[in-house]
Amino acid sequence: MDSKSVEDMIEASSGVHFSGFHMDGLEMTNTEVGQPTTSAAEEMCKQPFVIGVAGGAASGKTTVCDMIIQQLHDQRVVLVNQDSFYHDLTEEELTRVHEYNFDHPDAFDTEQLLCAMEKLRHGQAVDIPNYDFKSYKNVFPARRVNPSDVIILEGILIFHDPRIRELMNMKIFVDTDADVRLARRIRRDIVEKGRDIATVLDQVSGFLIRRVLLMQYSKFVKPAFDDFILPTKKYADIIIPRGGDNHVAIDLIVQHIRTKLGQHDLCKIYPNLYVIQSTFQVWHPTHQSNLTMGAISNNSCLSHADTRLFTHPISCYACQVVEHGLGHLPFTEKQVTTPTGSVYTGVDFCKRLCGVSVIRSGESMENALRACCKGIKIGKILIHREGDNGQQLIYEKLPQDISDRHVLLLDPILGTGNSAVQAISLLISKGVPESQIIFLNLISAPQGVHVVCKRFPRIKIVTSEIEIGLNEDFRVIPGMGEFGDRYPVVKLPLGSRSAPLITSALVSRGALNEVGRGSRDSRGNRKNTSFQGSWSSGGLGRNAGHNKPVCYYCDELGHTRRTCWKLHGKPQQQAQVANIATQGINLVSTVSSSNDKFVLVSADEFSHFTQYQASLKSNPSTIDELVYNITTTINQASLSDPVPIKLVITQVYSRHPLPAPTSTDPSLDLPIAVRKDSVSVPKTLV
Ligand SMILES: Nc1ncnc2c1ncn2[C@@H]1O[C@H](COP(=O)(O)OP(=O)(O)O)[C@@H](O)[C@H]1O
Ligand SMILES: Nc1ccn([C@@H]2O[C@H](COP(=O)(O)O)[C@@H](O)[C@H]2O)c(=O)n1
Repeated sequence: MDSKSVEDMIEASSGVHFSGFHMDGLEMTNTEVGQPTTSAAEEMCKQPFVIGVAGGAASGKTTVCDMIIQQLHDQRVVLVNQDSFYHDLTEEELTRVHEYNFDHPDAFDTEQLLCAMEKLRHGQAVDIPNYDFKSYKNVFPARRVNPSDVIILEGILIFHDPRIRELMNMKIFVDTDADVRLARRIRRDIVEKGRDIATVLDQVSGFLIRRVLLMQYSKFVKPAFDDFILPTKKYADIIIPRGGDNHVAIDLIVQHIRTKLGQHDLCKIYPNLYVIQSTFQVWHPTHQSNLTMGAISNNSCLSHADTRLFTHPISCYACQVVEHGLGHLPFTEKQVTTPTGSVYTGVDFCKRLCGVSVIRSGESMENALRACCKGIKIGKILIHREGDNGQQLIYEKLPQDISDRHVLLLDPILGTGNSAVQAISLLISKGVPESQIIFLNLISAPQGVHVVCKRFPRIKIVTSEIEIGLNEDFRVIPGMGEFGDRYPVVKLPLGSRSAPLITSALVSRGALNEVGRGSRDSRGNRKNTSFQGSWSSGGLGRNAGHNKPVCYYCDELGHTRRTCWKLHGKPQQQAQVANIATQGINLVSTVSSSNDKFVLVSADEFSHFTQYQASLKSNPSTIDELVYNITTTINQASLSDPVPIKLVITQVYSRHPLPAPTSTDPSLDLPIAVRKDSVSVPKTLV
């Protein structure tokens, strides 16, 4: 895959997408998607670690590279020298070789170098020219270089061209005194580069040779160093004084390379991306989600406590990510005296801090944030994700002084990156400096990482997992679908008044009318349109203002697309309960006549929710008094393959008053709703 296809993929994922929307005016390309493939995403992840080593001639670049390669003995490392890409001298230039400036950027065939580096980065072998310092020409054979885990590119002017700089994951500048460089150069040019008496000056004395070399130095080498090489020092990530003598610097560099090689490849590309190290004790979030869903679906008798237990590892992930994120905040040293009189020196996080969650899935991380930062202010952003032209920020409620705060942005899934870009852009438009935003998520697709990191190089992204990529529906694969669906127990801290949370949970299972009409594909599926939740049930959509489900397919009230007869045909063998909400049936049981999965929502549910909404207006505390008793059935033929599980919400009722939370578990939260979609549960996880 060439660089263009990578770019295309990134661009494409910014266009039509699953989890975001187009960014008019935000420099996002609204192109038709070439479907991002898994292999493309995987290939993107396999890029080698590219190190650039620049510095003046004879500063010790080659020596430093050799030491790095030696210490990285168990890695596949390849060294590419910029000298190999010198232009051949023409016959005319050869006659006046001492007037030729070998230290000017034009002396190199930069296009060829770029092409070779691109190929190596994308796993292709290349033939590197074999430059002969005696004849000033390329000689045969060329050197065949195979792709490697680490590519080191070394040369006096490798930081000069921005296109080459951009290929590098680490830039080192070897900084050696000018007089030391000159002395080494004269010695080396005579001994190593074959500038012996015969080739250089035809039978002149050694004294004259040195004079010629000094003339070349003062005429070309030194001015070129001052004009072209030294100015590129500012691009270096690391400056090594004394070159190969600086063992401490080289040890640190090797250590860093080893760490980066052990990390996800995207971390090599983006220094602002942090993938938290796996402890091997917590499950992968995707598996955990499957397990959670499977457990709940399999066992209709799961108690509230069981449900909390099963969802706990997801919260664990969120806590880990939050804790890691907090580590990026500025802090001050603080000393406390313990009751035993000893003094403990710790750190105090910056006071000006807030969370912002992207409704609805981001809310699942709020508890983790609250657990780590008691009393933290949390703002909300509600985004309507639509494929074609529906980019909408539906709702935002942010602390007024947010521009003075460091912001922890919460959204568990980074897919295409478009929602994240929208959310981050909003924060920036509110005056939050980019460098004060830390984006916390649990699962990221490489495409989203590229989009966000490229656009906002100064924010920090902390994630617990980078997945393979996006599927044709722009969902993260393997991932866990829509996080809000797969994290079935939406937690609501006791005492909180999180109206959007409960509302959006109900929206998600079709209990509320949905807002926004996405375009449909040929099968009548909504295309690239997703909905993250709604603050209000009324006023936003065409069929808004009522509390009945709306079918995406036919736009009729009272049923959803999953049970739409116009779409699926009328089932023959069972009583239809699709329009239950309007028929006033109290308890609903469902049987699926096809492989499709659906959840029907009872009239009770609707009336209950209507009541809830009404009561919310008059008495916000009602939220805490809702408990939904959810039972589930499972219909699975065999466990050998992932199987769809049918979730059926059979009854919804409220209980007054709530059971009190136990003092040992202050995070005892209320299950609010289960969403309609089925999930696949691999056998091993059931
Ligand atoms: N730390 C050092 N001490 C002594 N000689 C050195 C040192 N580093 C490099 N050299 C010598 O200086 C010359 C140039 O070093 P080299 O690593 O080839 O520099 P560059 O690649 O920057 O041109 C070589 O002859 C090398 O042996
Ligand atoms: N035919 C040539 C080509 C280049 N040079 C000099 O080599 C220096 C670069 O080599 P490093 O190993 O130091 O990177 C550069 O200063 C050129 O002037 C040369 O002498 N003859």
